[in-house]
Amino acid sequence: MYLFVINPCSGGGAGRKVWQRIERMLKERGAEYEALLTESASSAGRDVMQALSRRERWSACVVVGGDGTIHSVLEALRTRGVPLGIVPAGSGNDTARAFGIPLEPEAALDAALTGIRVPADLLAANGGYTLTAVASGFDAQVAENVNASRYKRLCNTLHAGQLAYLIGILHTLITFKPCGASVLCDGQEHRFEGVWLASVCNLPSYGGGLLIAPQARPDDGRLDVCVVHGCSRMQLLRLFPTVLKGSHVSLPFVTMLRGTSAAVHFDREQPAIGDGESIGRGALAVRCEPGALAVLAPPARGPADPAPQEGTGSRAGGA
Ligand SMILES: Nc1ncnc2c1ncn2[C@@H]1O[C@H](COP(=O)(O)OP(=O)(O)OP(=O)(O)O)[C@@H](O)[C@H]1O
Repeated sequence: MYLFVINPCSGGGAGRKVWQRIERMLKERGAEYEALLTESASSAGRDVMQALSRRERWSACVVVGGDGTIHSVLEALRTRGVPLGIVPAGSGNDTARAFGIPLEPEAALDAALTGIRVPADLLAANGGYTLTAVASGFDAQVAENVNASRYKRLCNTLHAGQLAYLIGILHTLITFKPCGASVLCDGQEHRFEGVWLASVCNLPSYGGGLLIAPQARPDDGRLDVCVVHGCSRMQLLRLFPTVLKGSHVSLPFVTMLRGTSAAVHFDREQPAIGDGESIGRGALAVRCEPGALAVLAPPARGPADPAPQEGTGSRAGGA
């Protein structure tokens, strides 16, 4: 039996349309399933936990939605030991990318029904779980600004959701004030000045393919921290295109760290997001929980790139 969790609003309404196609296919295949159309992240977590408790054995919980929808069910899946299937229907879909799950719904459904179970680490932070990355500083402020804006609603009405984020980036670039921050990685303290963002990553990308931590692997028992510090607004603007390829890691104002736990403390309180969803403000303590989740992925996943060296990363030690 499969539990499908559908966020009809994900991807600006794509979730509903994708589910209509998926449901037709499930009926054609005679698959046994229950469907849960969820209305909000908070109620979804509770409803999924209740649904999973009603039966001893579930083949999988398949999310039809984006990274935020996946975020809403992580705690329930971890607690019940149920594997995660993904039919991507969000705007970013970075979780699907990281596990080689096709973005096309029919192929993604195949992966969920016939794929292999691969172990995945989870990031425990602020009393909840995150799969892609916990970000604080500039990135989180962009998300907060966009969500609170009038232009988001306008752009969504015009089916131009990405434009809202572009406006949000420019708006935040003008208004954001970087400040000093301390990052404690596996007990070692690193001090930085003029910090724009500190992202603690489990998967290589967020924001729809931005390779913020290109070396991150979901099953290595490690988290990768990217700190951008000590650069001007113009330098930050020029950094964006390099993140598409992950080549920003060699810039002098980018420091990568790697370990099993990370605590981030900005001198001035900053917002934080996990899987693109707000997880509060203030100091962050993140711990990698190895193999806490199983994800159903296509059998032909490409070989993982060689893992980088253990311990702290490329350059550490401050601005
Ligand atoms: N299970 C859920 N059911 C309904 N709404 C949810 C659920 N989980 C999260 N949400 C809300 O729906 C919004 C959109 O969901 P989601 O993040 O999955 O899609 P997206 O933002 O289009 O894609 P992505 O996160 O991949 O960029 C979230 O930001 C959150 O506010």
